[in-house]
Amino acid sequence: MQGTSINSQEGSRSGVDPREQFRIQQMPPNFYYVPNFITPEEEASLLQKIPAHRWVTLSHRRLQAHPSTLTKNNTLLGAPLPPYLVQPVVDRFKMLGIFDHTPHKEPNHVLINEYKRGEGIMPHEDGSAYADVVATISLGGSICLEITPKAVGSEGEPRESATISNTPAQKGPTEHLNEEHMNEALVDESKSQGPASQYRLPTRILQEPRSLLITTSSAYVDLLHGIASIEVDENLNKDTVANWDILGDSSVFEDAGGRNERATRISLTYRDVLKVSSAANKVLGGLGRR
Ligand SMILES: O=C(O)CCC(=O)C(=O)O
Ligand SMILES: [Fe+2]
Repeated sequence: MQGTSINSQEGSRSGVDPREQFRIQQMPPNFYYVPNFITPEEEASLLQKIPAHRWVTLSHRRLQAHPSTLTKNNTLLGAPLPPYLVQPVVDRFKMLGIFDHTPHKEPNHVLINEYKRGEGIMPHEDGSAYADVVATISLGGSICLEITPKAVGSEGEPRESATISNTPAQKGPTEHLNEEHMNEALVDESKSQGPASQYRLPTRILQEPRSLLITTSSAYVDLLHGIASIEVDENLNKDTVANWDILGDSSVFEDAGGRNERATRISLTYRDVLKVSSAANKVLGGLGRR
C-alpha cells in the first residue's frame, strides 16, 4: 500500500468500500489483491523477527502459529500477538476495513507458512474455527495460489476444524494447474456452486513479495485454495493469472517468458479465531485441577 495508498476515511465517508480498487475483477467474489502492501524495509524486518525456534515441520512446508496453536476444540488461549506482527500492518488492515465484520474486529491469530522451492499446500478450505476472512502477506519469493471450486458433493459436509494443518478438502494429490486447465477453464455449471459458476475456474492468483491478499465471504467459504509443489510457475500471462492487471510489476514475469522461478516464500496469514478463552480462566482451571 506504500505505492497505492488509499484514504479509508474518505472512502467510508463517501460510502465507497476502501477495498474496492483492489478487487480481483476476473474472479468470483471476494478476493482483493494489494501489491506493495509493505515496504522492502518492512519485509526485511519481518523476515528477521520470525523466530527460528518456533517452526513445526510438515510434509511440504514449515509452519508456526502465533500467539499459539488452537486447542482441539478450536479455541484460542487469549494472548496478544507479538508486536512485530501487529505494527504496522494491523492499522493498515483497519484502513481497509478487512476485519470490520468479524467478532473481534481485528486479527487475533497468525499462521506463518514457509515454502522452500518446490513445496506447496494441497487444496483446502480454512474452515469454521475462524471468521470468514484471511489476510495474507507474502514475503520472499513469488508464488501462485490456485483457486478451485469445491468437489462435487462436498457442499453440506460439515467443515472440520481448521487446525494447524488446515482442512484438506480433496483427497489424493494436489492437481496442478497447467495450460490445458487454463484454456478450457470455464466452469462446468454442474460441477460448481453458486457464484463461482460465472467465472473462470480453476484460476491462479500470483502473489508477489510484499503483497496482501484478502480472501473473504464467499471466496473463503465456497472455494478451495492451494499451492502446487513445483519449482517453476509457468505460462503466466493476463489470461492465466486472475490478478495480472493489478500486479505490482507484471514485467518481471513477462521478461522471464511467463515463468516464475520459485524461491523460498513465507506467508503471514492473519485470522480472527471465533472462540477465545481468557488466560485467567485457564490459570484458574489449572489451579482447580491440582
Ligand atoms: O501460504 C499461503 O498463501 C496459503 C496458506 C494457507 O492456505 C493457509 O495457511 O491456510
Ligand atoms: Fe488456507
